[in-house]
Amino acid sequence: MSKLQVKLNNIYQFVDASDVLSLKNKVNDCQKLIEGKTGKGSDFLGWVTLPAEITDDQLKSIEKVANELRSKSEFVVVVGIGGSYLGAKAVIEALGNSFSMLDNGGTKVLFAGNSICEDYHAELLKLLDKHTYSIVVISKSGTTTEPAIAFRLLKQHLEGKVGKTEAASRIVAITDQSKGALRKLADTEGYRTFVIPDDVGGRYSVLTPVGLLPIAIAGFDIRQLVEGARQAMTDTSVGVPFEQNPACQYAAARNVLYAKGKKVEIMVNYTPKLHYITEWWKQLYGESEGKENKGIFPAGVDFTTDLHSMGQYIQEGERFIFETVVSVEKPSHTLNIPNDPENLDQLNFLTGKRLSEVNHMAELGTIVAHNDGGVPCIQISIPELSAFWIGYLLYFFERACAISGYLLDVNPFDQPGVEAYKKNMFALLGKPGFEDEGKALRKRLGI
Ligand SMILES: O=P(O)(O)OC[C@H]1O[C@H](O)[C@H](O)[C@@H](O)[C@@H]1O
Repeated sequence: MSKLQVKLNNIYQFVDASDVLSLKNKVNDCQKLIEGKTGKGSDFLGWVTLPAEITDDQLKSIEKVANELRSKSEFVVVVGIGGSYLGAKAVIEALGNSFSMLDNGGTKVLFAGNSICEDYHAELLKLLDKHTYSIVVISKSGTTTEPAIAFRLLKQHLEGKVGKTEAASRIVAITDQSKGALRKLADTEGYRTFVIPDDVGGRYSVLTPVGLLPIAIAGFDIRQLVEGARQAMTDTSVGVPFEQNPACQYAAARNVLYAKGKKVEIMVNYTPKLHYITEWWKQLYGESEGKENKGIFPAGVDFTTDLHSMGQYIQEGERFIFETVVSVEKPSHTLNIPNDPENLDQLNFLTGKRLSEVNHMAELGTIVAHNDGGVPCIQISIPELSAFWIGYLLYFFERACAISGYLLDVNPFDQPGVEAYKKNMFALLGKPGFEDEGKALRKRLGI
């Protein structure tokens, strides 16, 4: 039967199966906190039942706007950062053709406002000079600096190009129901809007319009994505026993490893298509767990690419790491290695084999090598890279993250630490009201 599997046998050289099992009651308590909405940050548990609550009408209205923007735009620029960017980027990269940017057909989704890089944004505007485009601007708070700056640039550019009225019909805002500067702006300018529910935090928002609209614009099946998440919701719910519950297994295993001094979790993939799933996961786990001087540090590598760069460290460096290998059982294409009569590279023993077989043996060989080098490996597999299984995977990670956060006894739904850099940046830039801080900072920095 097709399912997401969590395999723990390659951590048992380092921890006992009984250590993982001993967390069963605690994990079940965390599950009750999640479903009963009685734990820390319980105002932000809207994502738990979100997949089941999305209505056909909501999906239809997302699809309608997506189709309309597609019909009149060569590009749609999605403006957002963090949770207002990574989910859509992750799904689009996972499901898309690796070279879709180079073909001529269909609307391409571009991203902006996920950095303050002057060159990136200047180059983007230059590209957009020559093409038709629309904008989806996403910010839950409606006040985040990076997307706000990018949106200023893009709004002016689009208005200059097509006029204010047409620009307003090509801009869609996704933000809070009533709060924030973006909500105000959208109401003033008459943009179409979608709402991010109050009880869904940014990093848990991929299955709201935040993720669904850009994913639909990119041409993927959001109904299948939601369907997969629904299945994951059922399979990870409080009623599913610990032993059969993949989210409970994963959460328990990583916390047992953490308690044994494995403080860094490296997410490993064997397809570059999953690179941004790792980036999305890094935000989800990093912001949810990294607080009160606690939390596993989430890192990521793409194999076999990074076996030729980070492989050395993982094999023989500091022993404070464990890996979580995410694999896809069935590739979407078939490609066999050709015979070469010269055989100069001496690889004719691979003739006729599929690339996926070589990749799989690289994966199995690496797990054993890393185990031998002192690195435990959790293994997670999904049957294929499809909208259904990506939806499943996303919900699975969200659920396991909430359980993990509660196991650590932190609030998995806030991110107070993110404010520190923002305050300093504003003070250095001379924001009114920050004069004293600015002075002190300039002195400290010697500028
Ligand atoms: O959606 P926004 O309110 O613009 O927030 C975008 C991101 O930036 C913040 O600083 C938070 O750390 C993230 O959790 C959030 O996803």
